[in-house]
Amino acid sequence: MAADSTLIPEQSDNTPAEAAVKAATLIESLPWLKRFHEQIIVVKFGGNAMVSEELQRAFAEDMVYLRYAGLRPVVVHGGGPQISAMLERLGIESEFRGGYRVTTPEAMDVVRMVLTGQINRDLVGHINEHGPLAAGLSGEDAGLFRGRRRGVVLDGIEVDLGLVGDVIGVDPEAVHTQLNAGRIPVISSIAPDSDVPGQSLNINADAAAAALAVALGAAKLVILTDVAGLYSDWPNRDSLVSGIDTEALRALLPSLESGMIPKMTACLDAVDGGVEKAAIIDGRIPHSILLEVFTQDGIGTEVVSV
Ligand SMILES: Nc1ncnc2c1ncn2[C@@H]1O[C@H](COP(=O)(O)OP(=O)(O)O)[C@@H](O)[C@H]1O
Ligand SMILES: CC(=O)N[C@@H](CCC(=O)OP(=O)(O)O)C(=O)O
Repeated sequence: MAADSTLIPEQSDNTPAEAAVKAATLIESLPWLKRFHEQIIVVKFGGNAMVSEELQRAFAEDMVYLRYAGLRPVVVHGGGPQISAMLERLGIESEFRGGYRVTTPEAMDVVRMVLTGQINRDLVGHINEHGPLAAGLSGEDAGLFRGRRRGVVLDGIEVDLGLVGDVIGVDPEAVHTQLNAGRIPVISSIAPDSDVPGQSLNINADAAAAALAVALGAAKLVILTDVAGLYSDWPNRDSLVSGIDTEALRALLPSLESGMIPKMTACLDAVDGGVEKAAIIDGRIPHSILLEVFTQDGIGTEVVSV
C-alpha cells in the first residue's frame, strides 16, 4: 500500500543497537496494550501541567495515541492557575482554603468562563488537529454531574467555601455516547447545584475526575500535575512515593497540604470506588502518560487497593 509521504517520517539511519532499543520499548507495551484494550482510562489534566502550548499539544497527541492504540481515553481538565490569572485581570479577589478555591457568585462566572469557555475549547481544538476526535462537555451538560455545596474543615472548624461542591451523582450516558462514537470526551468540572435550580458549582477537577472514573468503571485514573508524584515528607525531594495502598494513604492524608489534599482524596475515592489503579504523574514531562500506561515501572505515584 502506498504510504502518505506527509505522514510517514523519513527513514532514519539507526544503528542496529539503537533499533534494538526502540524495538524493546515497543514490545514492552504489549502486555499493557492487551490489558487496556477497549478499556476506559480517565485522564485528569491539571492547570499546572498545561502551562505551555507545547505541553498542551503533547497532551493532545498522547490522547490521540491512546485512542488509536485501542484504549478509550476520557479527559477531565482543571485550570486553577488560569482561573486565578483571569480573576486577577478582572480585579476579583480569590483565595484557597484547604486546597479549594473560595468561590463567590462573581468568581463562579469566571470559573465557568475559563474552564468551559476557554480551556475546554483549547484542548478540544488541539486534539482535533489530528482529526475530528474530541467532543467537549461540561458537567452541566445532559445531566452528567449533580453537585452539592460543601465546606472544608480546617483545624477542626468548618469553613464555608461559597459555590464549591462535591459531585453527588453522575449520569455517564453522554460520555458513553461519545465513546461509542469513537470520540474522546473532554470534560470541564462544573456541576449544577442539586439543591438550587439554575446555580452552578465549582468542582475541584481531581474530585470530578475520580467521580467520573468510578461511574464509568474506568480501568485507571491518571492525574497529571506539576510534581513528580506524592512526597510523603513534602518538600523533602527524597520522599517520593512510587506506590501506596489505600490504607497507608488514608493514614497519610491528614498530614498533606494544599493541592495534594484533593488530589490524593480523589485517588482514594477512585480506588475505593472500584478503579483498579490511580496514578499521579508529572505532566510537565512531555508524553509522561505514555510511560505511565505502557511501561512496566510507570512513573510517579501509583495508588492501589489493600
Ligand atoms: N506531599 C506533597 N507531594 C507533592 N506535592 C505537594 C505535596 N504537598 C503539597 N504539594 C503541592 O501540590 C501541588 C500540586 O497541586 P495543584 O497545584 O493543585 O496542582 P494541579 O493544578 O495539577 O491540580 C504541587 O505543585 C506541590 O507544590
Ligand atoms: C473548588 C476548586 O478549587 N476548583 C478549582 C477548579 C479547577 C481545578 O481543579 O484546576 P486544577 O486541576 O488546575 O487545580 C479552581 O477553582 O481552581
